[in-house]
Amino acid sequence: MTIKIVLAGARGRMGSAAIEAINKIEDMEIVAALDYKNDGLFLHENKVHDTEIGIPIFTSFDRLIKHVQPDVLLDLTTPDVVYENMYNAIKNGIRPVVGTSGLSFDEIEKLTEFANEKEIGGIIAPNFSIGAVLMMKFSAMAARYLGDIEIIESHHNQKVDAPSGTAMKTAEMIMNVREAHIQGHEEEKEHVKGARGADIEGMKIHSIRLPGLLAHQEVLLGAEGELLTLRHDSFNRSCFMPGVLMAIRNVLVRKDLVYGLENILD
Ligand SMILES: NC(=O)C1=CN([C@@H]2O[C@H](COP(=O)(O)OP(=O)(O)OC[C@H]3O[C@@H](n4cnc5c(N)ncnc54)[C@H](OP(=O)(O)O)[C@@H]3O)[C@@H](O)[C@H]2O)C=CC1
Ligand SMILES: O=C(O)C1=N[C@H](C(=O)O)C[C@H](O)C1
Repeated sequence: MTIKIVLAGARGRMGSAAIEAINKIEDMEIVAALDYKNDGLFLHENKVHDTEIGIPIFTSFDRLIKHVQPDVLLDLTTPDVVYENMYNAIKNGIRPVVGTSGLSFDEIEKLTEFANEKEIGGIIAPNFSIGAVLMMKFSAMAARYLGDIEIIESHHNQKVDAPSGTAMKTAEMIMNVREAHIQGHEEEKEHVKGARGADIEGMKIHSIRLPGLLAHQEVLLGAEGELLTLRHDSFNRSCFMPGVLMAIRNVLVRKDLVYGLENILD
């Protein structure tokens, strides 16, 4: 059986890498692109054409499902559209595989309930790279013993959201194993707003955006007289592709929605 995939975000950096990776897999096929422009046109080698030489582009979910019956929605778009895309996919029995960052914990909970009610398999993977998932798991493991934590995430300067999805997921995994508490001095004052970063249950998150970077994260765990640093670097987008392909296969055999690639690795 060929796994039929609709790709949202096909013209983007991750979308382009996903097309290249999926095109190499015999039993997977991108049958349509979901976009907000170019209705009636076609995507070929990431350029738009008006003749039928590539992937048809649809600008609405309703139109898309009238023409193609995909098994999976792969969403690599933006924080503004991912919720609606996922909602529509689940409603129409299409399994979502989502790499897009920017969903809130609340939105993730709502989508999880919706998918589970309808028994639709799905995954929200803030990071598809195996190394990044291990970095998050090791951080949560260490946080049970070293509970004062600062996360420093660094990305390319075209990224629209902060903190990154990976940093939010790391914080969520750490929140599950440590008590919320004020870190450092209770009387601490910021003389410049934002100097101490974002605060999640006392944990700090700092977001760096610079040209030349791709995706990097350090988790700093401190205790009296010592510091444990866990670091992961993505140097190119090919590191995300094995996770993308693994997730596409996995959602076909599950009936619930999971948050985090670690749920399907083990
Ligand atoms: N989970 C993971 O491992 C990874 C996740 N990501 C995440 O994936 C997402 C995409 O990243 P990246 O490829 O770098 O970003 P890009 O900006 O390169 O790609 C996003 C694409 O989505 C398009 N888009 C915008 N609105 C819509 C819409 N309504 N329907 C369909 N497409 C739309 C954009 O078009 P236009 O430019 O015309 O607006 C753009 O081409 C981000 O949220 C990022 O954080 C990134 C890397 C790894
Ligand atoms: O925008 C990116 O590039 C990335 N986004 C994801 C995130 O927000 O964590 C994953 C990875 O860090 C690359």
